Amino acid sequence: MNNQKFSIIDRIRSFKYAFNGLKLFFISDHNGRVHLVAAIIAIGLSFYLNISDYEWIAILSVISAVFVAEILNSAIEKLADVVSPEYHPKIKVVKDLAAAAVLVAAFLAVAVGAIVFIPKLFL
Ligand SMILES: Nc1ncnc2c1ncn2[C@@H]1O[C@H](COP(=O)(O)OP(=O)(O)OP(=O)(O)O)[C@@H](O)[C@H]1O
Repeated sequence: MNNQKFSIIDRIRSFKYAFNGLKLFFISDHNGRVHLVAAIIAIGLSFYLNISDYEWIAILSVISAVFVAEILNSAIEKLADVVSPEYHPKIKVVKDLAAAAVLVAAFLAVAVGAIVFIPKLFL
């Protein structure tokens, strides 16, 4: 167990590191920017279509799920590139699994988006 004393300064510093991670994700990660654009479009459409509170919860939840999956995927990829810059079959499995997490979250987001938006747009 860590016996370090609680420090508000250390907590604030942790937030700073986390926000720095977020900045890196949106600035240097191409997928991060693609997801950001998709999220802005979904949120804009949600305002335009005046969706209900529960629909907002669903839309914001799936947007967060995609970001969380993509950020973790990105972190795993970067770690894997340091651990094994050369091809390694186990790194392939690790990276493919991390990518699969993004895919699952993205499928869920598309399904929820379709359920919420299609009836309002076309039916
Ligand atoms: N060192 C490695 N060893 C084995 N397979 C790898 C290695 N690096 C990449 N791969 C394979 O290539 C795929 C793509 O890897 P990469 O790191 O380029 O991810 P990416 O999804 O293209 O990332 P990004 O587009 O964010 O750069 C991985 O899912 C994996 O199958």
